[in-house]
This record gives sequence, structure tokens and C-alpha cells, in this order.
Amino acid sequence: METILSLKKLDKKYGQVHAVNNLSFDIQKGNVYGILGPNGSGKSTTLGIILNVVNRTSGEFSWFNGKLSTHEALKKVGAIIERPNFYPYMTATQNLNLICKIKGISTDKINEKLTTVNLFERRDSKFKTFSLGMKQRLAIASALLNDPEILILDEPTNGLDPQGIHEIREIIKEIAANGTTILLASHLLDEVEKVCSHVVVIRNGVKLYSGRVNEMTASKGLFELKVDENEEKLIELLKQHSAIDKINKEHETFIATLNTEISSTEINEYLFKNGLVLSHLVKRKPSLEQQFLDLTSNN
Ligand SMILES: Nc1ncnc2c1ncn2[C@@H]1O[C@H](COP(=O)(O)OP(=O)(O)OP(=O)(O)O)[C@@H](O)[C@H]1O
Repeated sequence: METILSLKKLDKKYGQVHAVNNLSFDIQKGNVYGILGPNGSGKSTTLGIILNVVNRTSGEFSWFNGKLSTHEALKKVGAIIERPNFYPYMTATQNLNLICKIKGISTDKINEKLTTVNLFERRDSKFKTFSLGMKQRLAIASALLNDPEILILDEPTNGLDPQGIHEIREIIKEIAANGTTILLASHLLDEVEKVCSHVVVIRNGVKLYSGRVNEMTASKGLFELKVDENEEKLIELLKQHSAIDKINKEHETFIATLNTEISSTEINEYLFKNGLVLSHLVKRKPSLEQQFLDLTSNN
């Protein structure tokens, strides 16, 4: 697999604020990566560093296995990290033409990219007549003009209505399906779950998890258990079992989180042999949302 970007022990301090703390991860070609974290967790700072607009305090990053200088590598990167500035009285096409001139790239791809973001029909409308969603889609088109290897987006659906959010997500998925690697920052778990194949979860600049989104979902899971009587004994037996990591109570139901995969039959047998009869037993996988909340609150 081809590595597009590699971060090694990246660090950024703004005075007392440790915005990015010893952050390492790799971006492989063809995947869709989400950097997921609450506001202020260091997502924008990380993107700023790899795009050479924020100076790092220490650590390293390298583009395309270090084969190119950062300056050369960034010509193969399309990025939107702040609200795009287009000329309001110019049309979509005129704005993109101007961007091509400024960047010194061919204007050949303008119609193709306007089509990708569903703006071809509106190509001759003035930018000021566009909705926020359309403005964002034009920004995506502008970032695609040089056919980048990787598209980087910071909170791509911020401020949009549900229809606008849906459109942007579909466009991102389509761009990815056509082979462009994507890195997006988001504080929305739902967004990462819907759009990304891989995720790096950060909080206070520290990496809490990185890997496939579906592997994060497929953790060891948990049991829901209930007894009609003898709750203390249930807690005691669960505590003694090596596969059980922690026990919580939600209303009448006990939630036992697993650190090792075991079956319902195994836990049922174990409890029964120790004199306890369950009135309810269900095994389930925790949702990514629960895991994200666990990761960001407990670590
Ligand atoms: N230029 C700056 N000067 C001082 N502190 C900064 C600066 N930029 C960011 N920070 C601080 O660094 C931390 C990380 O901010 P950053 O914007 O990278 O997080 P984020 O995850 O992108 O959050 P958000 O989604 O709110 O933008 C925050 O505590 C922020 O206040």
C-alpha cells in the first residue's frame, strides 16, 4: 500500500496550550480518513501543520514517503481549511478560471469538476446567489482542479442544513470512490461513521484511537444482564470473570463490558454453575457513538 502522508510524534504548543501532543499516524492511498475529536482537540492545528501554514513545535511529517519536498508535494494536495473566498459578482466558472490562473494550472478540468459537485447547471450563476451548501461545493470543485492525490477538508458540513450536509457527504463519497484519498476533520461522530473508512480519534491533541471505523465498532462488545434477585452476587461473579472489563447499571439492567470475546452461552453457564439464574441476557456490540464518548471522556 502506498503511504500518502506520515506523521511522526508531531507536537504543537501555543504557549501553555498543548494543541497537538505526540501525534503519529499514516494515511494510505485510497482510504477516507476522519480526524475525529471535540472542539479544540487539535484537528485544525494538525491540518495546518501538514499543509505548512502552521509551524510545528517538534516531530515530523512526510508526504509521499518523503520522495518530494513539502512544497512539491502540496501541489498534489487539494485542501479547504477555511471558508473559501470567491468573488461574489463573478460566476462559478469565472471564479474557477481565476483560481486556475493564480495557481498556474490548466482550465481544462473546470466543467468536469463543476459536474462532480453538481454545479454544472449553475456554472453561469454569480457566486453571491449561491446557498451555503453550493458555496462549499464550489470550494470542493476548486480544490479538485489540479486532480489532487488527496483532498483535505476541515469540518466540511459545518453550518449547512440537512439537505446540504447530505449532498456534501455524497459528493465526498463519490470523489473517494473515484480513487482520491480523503482526509477530513470533524467533531461529528455520525459524519465519520457515514463517510470514512478509517478514523483517528483525538482529544486535547492526544491520539486515543486510530484504525478502521468498522473495527472500532466491532470491539469485544458487552452483555446486558438482569436477575430477579441477588444482584450483589451477580456483581461479584461478574467482577471475578477475567473477560469482563467493567460493570455499569442502567435502570434494572447490568451492562458488562468485555475485554475478551466470549459467548452468551459461556457467561450463562458460568453464572448458572455458580448458583445464579438470569432473567435477561443479551450480547451486543457497543455503538461507535458510545465508544467515542467512552474514549473522549474516560481516557
Ligand atoms: N493561533 C492560536 N493561538 C493560540 N492557541 C491556539 C491557536 N490556534 C489554536 N489554538 C488552541 O489550540 C487548541 C486546538 O485548537 P484547534 O483549532 O486545532 O482544534 P480543533 O479540534 O480544530 O477545534 P475546532 O473544531 O473548535 O476548530 C485549542 O485549545 C485552541 O484554543
